Amino acid sequence: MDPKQLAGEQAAAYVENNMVIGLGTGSTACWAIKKIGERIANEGLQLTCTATSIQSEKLAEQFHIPLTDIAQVSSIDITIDGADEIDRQLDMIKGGGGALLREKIIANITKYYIIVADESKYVAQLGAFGIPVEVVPFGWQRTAEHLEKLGAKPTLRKKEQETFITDNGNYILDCDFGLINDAASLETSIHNIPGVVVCGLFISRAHKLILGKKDGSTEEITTKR
Ligand SMILES: O=C[C@H](O)[C@H](O)[C@H](O)COP(=O)(O)O
Repeated sequence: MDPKQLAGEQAAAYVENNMVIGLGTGSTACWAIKKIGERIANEGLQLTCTATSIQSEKLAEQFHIPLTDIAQVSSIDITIDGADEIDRQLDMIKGGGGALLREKIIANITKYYIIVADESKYVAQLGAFGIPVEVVPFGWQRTAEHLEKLGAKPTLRKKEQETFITDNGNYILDCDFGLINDAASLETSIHNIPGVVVCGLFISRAHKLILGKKDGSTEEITTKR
């Protein structure tokens, strides 16, 4: 079985009746969404679900998962989401799919945050992936200069040769900072730049990582927060 599917489906087993659930984004979290849909259909689970992207909203609708707008949800029991890189402390880089802002808003109100990934995402040190930074379109070139002063090589994200636009109408600067030594202070420094909406560093947020492996096994790594 696909390691992403293994991890995603295993995470869906943590969902219990009457919970409020955050639905993540990406090619791994989608397996959790599908499985949650199956569990609703087969077990009659009553859930309140809210999604981290338009893409995940569409997927949830496809699997007949009822959705509640974030405006009505002040606390989430469990969110299941993916990561682009995750280290031994379960600090992460996210945003490869451009969903980082909604993902961080949802992570911020989540009591138990489960990350699902294949083993290639589990790294000793964050940074090789680069850090996606969502910026407002106004003066994005000036925001990019500030990121350069912090040590980044920023690249404006494109999709099919057009500027990539996030679900929130913003741009993404993919920032190569090299390998990162102090991710928490870098996150703060990036967030202090005017024009930055959010960056893809997710520090001290995840509670559990479920890794799917090529040999068909899974590993759960848990940390106390
Ligand atoms: O913006 C996208 C999200 O942060 C994804 O969760 C992340 O990019 C991982 O996606 P995938 O499971 O497709 O590698």
